[in-house]
Amino acid sequence: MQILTPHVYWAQRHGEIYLRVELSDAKVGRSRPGHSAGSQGHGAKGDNEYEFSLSFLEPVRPEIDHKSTQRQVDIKIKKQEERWWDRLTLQEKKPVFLAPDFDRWLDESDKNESLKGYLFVYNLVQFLGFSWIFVNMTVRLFILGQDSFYDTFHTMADMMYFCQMMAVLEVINPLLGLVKTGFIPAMIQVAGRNVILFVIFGTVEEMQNKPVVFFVFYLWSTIELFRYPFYMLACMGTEWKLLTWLRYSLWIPLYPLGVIAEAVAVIQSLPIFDETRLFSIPLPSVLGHSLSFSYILQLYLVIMFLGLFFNFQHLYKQRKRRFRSRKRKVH
Ligand SMILES: CCCCCCCCCCCCC[C@@H](O)CC(=O)SCCNC(=O)CCNC(=O)[C@H](O)C(C)(C)COP(=O)(O)OP(=O)(O)OC[C@H]1O[C@@H](n2cnc3c(N)ncnc32)[C@H](O)[C@@H]1OP(=O)(O)O
Repeated sequence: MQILTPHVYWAQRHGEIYLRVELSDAKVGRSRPGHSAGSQGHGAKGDNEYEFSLSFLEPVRPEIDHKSTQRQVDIKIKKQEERWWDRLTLQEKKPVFLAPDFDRWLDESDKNESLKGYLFVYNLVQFLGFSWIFVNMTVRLFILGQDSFYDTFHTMADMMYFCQMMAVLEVINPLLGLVKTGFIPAMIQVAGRNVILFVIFGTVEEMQNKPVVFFVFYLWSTIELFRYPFYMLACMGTEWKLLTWLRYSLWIPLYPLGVIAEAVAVIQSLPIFDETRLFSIPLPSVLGHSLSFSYILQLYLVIMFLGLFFNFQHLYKQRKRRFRSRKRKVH
């Protein structure tokens, strides 16, 4: 018996691929993603053996869910990573037997409009907040010179508190599946900044007039001037190449500098915590009086550099993915 290729229709969601194979009363043989799926059934050319094979654009999970009905075979395959694909197959030219399944078709742009509205407003508010901080700090630097270093906290803290409290949504959004960010990188980012802002600067008055506050706030706000507008454009389904490049490149110098500035702040606060005994942990009398919070902060310094390593790798991957998929689109 001749082996024929059936008509296959496809559609996708963020996490899944749907294939509809036009074969009635089919008996489906063994199939694995990326390999041939064979079956016997009644197709365009009558009762026959049918087979097709697809090399997917990105990795998929090994398990395949298929259901054969009187009219067709429905196949569901899970993507390894939940994200929208530009096309189904690795090769750019679409196989002749493959076509979009318009009954199931959804564009990425069909994502819930109200979700896009919420993300747009969130990004806009953050952009305005961080721009306010950045512009104010820059103007004060020009007018007051180095003197502006010493009262950065008193002039900027309220806005920074607001922006960083809002940033907790960046941890919640991936948890709810609203954005394609990993939960752990976002958690490292937001928790790391909030420790510095609320614990080191917020509770230790002696830290508030140190120049290190200027450097920490300046480094934090610089990247956000590009990151949030990039997200705003993404919500509108568009991008500016230069902005994309800046969003995915500026972190390379800024992230290590930011972590170094944060580490300096932690180190400067250690003797203050030793002296004031603020947040010290009471110990049983045999072990001494109390454990200074500075020990916890020394441990935190190590965690910080692990966090830097983790997020640096994450951002590097995001950068590679972004520029790789853009190159593909250009061809
Ligand atoms: C008490 C215990 C505490 C333990 C904590 C451990 C502490 C560790 C310390 C860590 C050190 C932190 C140092 C840090 O504070 C220093 C600095 O920040 S210095 C300044 C430089 N910083 C940066 O450059 C980092 C900026 N931040 C980020 O980039 C993100 O926060 C991060 C999570 C790190 C990475 O972002 P993400 O994973 O989201 O990557 P993408 O931007 O590529 O987004 C992925 C896709 O999701 C879409 N997306 C994401 N967010 C939004 C949004 N708000 N609105 C709309 N769309 C969004 C985005 O468009 C991408 O979609 P697509 O792939 O389709 O393009």
